[in-house]
Amino acid sequence: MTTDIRPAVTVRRARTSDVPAIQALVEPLVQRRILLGKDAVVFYEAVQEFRVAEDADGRLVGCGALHVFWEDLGEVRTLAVHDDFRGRGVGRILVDRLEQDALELGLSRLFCLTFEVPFFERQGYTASPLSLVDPEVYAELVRSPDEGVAEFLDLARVKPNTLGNTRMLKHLR
Ligand SMILES: CC(=O)SCCNC(=O)CCNC(=O)[C@H](O)C(C)(C)COP(=O)(O)OP(=O)(O)OC[C@H]1O[C@@H](n2cnc3c(N)ncnc32)[C@H](O)[C@@H]1OP(=O)(O)O
Repeated sequence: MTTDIRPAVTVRRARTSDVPAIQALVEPLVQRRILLGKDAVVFYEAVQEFRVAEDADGRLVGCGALHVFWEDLGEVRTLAVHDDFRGRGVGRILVDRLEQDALELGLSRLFCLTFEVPFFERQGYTASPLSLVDPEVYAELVRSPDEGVAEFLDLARVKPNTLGNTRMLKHLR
């Protein structure tokens, strides 16, 4: 059981001014090959996908993003909680918020690629087989320049990024 620290931590939409703090949170995880490294410009371009968790002093203690793949399908990505705040329910409230965002956008399935299998199982995700889209949608997705889409499709060029990760899926409705 985690200790629920709401309302000391609140989740809100990210602002452009959060990008340096998001990068600082993510960078050690990139070094450990847990998360995919991205240039600053990619974080700014994706800022509308991000939710951040902040403590009562306004310190950014967690982040997570929702990326849309297709009409029904999206991905939870770049989920990270500061070491000092782990195990206190922050990851869960971030994922809850991203799932609400997904529902508002009309998505019904969320994918993630992760080493944190027990955490995502607690949120209702299950390990899933490779092919999660039909061949017609695959043929469209393969045109995307996004690295996460390439990982979802398990393309050869991104295999080094995905080694040891588990592919997981949740049906939202
Ligand atoms: C899709 C992606 O972005 S994959 C990358 C995921 N991120 C990372 O791996 C970065 C490093 N890890 C982290 O930042 C954090 O550990 C996170 C985001 C995975 C989890 O965040 P936390 O705030 O620590 O998790 P939180 O406290 O909300 O835990 C929620 C539940 O999951 C459980 N849980 C969390 N981590 C684990 C674990 N490693 N093993 C078992 N259970 C776990 C908790 O016990 C809790 O259970 P409860 O519902 O019974 O209370």
